[in-house]
Amino acid sequence: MSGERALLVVVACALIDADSRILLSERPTGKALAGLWEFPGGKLDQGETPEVALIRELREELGIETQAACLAPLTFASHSYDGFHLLMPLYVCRRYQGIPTGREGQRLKWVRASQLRDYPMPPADEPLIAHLVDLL
Ligand SMILES: Nc1nc2c([nH]c(=O)n2[C@H]2C[C@H](O)[C@@H](COP(=O)(O)OP(=O)(O)OP(=O)(O)O)O2)c(=O)[nH]1
Repeated sequence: MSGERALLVVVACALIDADSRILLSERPTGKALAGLWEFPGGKLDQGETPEVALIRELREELGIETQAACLAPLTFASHSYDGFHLLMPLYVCRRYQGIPTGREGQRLKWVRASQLRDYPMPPADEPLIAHLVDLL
């Protein structure tokens, strides 16, 4: 029964540039969902708030700095995968310092909201696209 699956909270970010494009990050070979394009982010460490976790993940994955006041909640994903149920708040961030680079070797792409469907994404992300199209 899906109700028995563990709930996994992953926090994610639609980073937006001055041209209203969104940053996608490719999941590396060897990981679950490899090759799919996702929003930067990750799991919460023990004791972290979603905002603190997201600021840390953006630093680790992209080498950029931001702060909680620059993270605006947009929507969330709720999706059952084999073995766990993903609950993923999606924040929008337009203000950050630094130039995003794939600090973990991952490929990055700046993509217009209307072109998000051209990039294969994890199934949980599918319903998020319409929210970004509306926003941008
Ligand atoms: N960061 C992120 N994760 C997503 C998205 N969509 C989606 O289904 N996920 C899933 C994939 C993973 O199961 C989980 C993210 O966990 P993660 O990136 O911290 O962990 P991971 O699978 O890379 O594994 P690891 O860090 O434990 O090695 O959330 C998304 O847009 N962004």
